[in-house]
Amino acid sequence: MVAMERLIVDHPLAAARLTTMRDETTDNAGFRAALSDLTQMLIYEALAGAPRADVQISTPLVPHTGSRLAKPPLLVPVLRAGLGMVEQAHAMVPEARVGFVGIARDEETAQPVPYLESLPEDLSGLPVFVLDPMLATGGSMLHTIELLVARNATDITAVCVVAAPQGVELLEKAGHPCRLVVAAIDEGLDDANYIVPGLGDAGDRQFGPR
Ligand SMILES: O=P(O)(O)OC[C@H]1O[C@H](OP(=O)(O)OP(=O)(O)O)[C@H](O)[C@@H]1O
Ligand SMILES: O=c1cc[nH]c(=O)[nH]1
Ligand SMILES: [Mg+2]
Repeated sequence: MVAMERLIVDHPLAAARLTTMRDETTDNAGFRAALSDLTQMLIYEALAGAPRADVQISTPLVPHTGSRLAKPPLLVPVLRAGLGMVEQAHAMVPEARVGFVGIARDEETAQPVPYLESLPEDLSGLPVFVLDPMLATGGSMLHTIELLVARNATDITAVCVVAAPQGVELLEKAGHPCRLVVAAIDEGLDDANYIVPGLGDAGDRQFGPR
């Protein structure tokens, strides 16, 4: 098994926003604000090594060769919880295209139940950033990655806030062309497959219970 590339964004500002998100006294608005701020940091780090293309411009003084992203990623929020990441990610990469996947975990079995898929047909040559704050059992992320691979994606980044070791291992074993950018890898899962210490249900904490 080849180890999946993983980048843990352990910056003091990221840790502070993550703590706000973990805190049970943070209300929905505070949770959304902290998620938005943290998304900015995760996307910034996720694009640190991205290829650049030259752009010829003129400053007010002289001609100048500047740069832009050579391949802006397709952003794919996983509804609902990933919706809280897409606006900030799009602000960071305004030229990005956006696709959508909707998945709700079955509360009893923790199996992913997909209900929406709106993606470009062919993802050949296009980097894809999947946005979902939570990687728990990994079932929802693996389902999303399989949708992308079926459309010829070969460069996938899972951008998450908190991951459980079980979810990381599931992605690793699946062996798809995927890397993980995450603010923290937590201790594990409880009996209901919630991440511990985690932050609860990231969808409910933004939008209220389903
Ligand atoms: O790794 P897994 O075990 O699959 O769990 C992670 C999934 O659970 C959450 O979504 P949820 O199903 O609660 O839907 P929601 O975003 O609508 O609340 C989360 O946003 C992930 O998509
Ligand atoms: O801890 C968890 C696990 C799955 N989904 C969440 O929103 N939180
Ligand atoms: Mg939820």
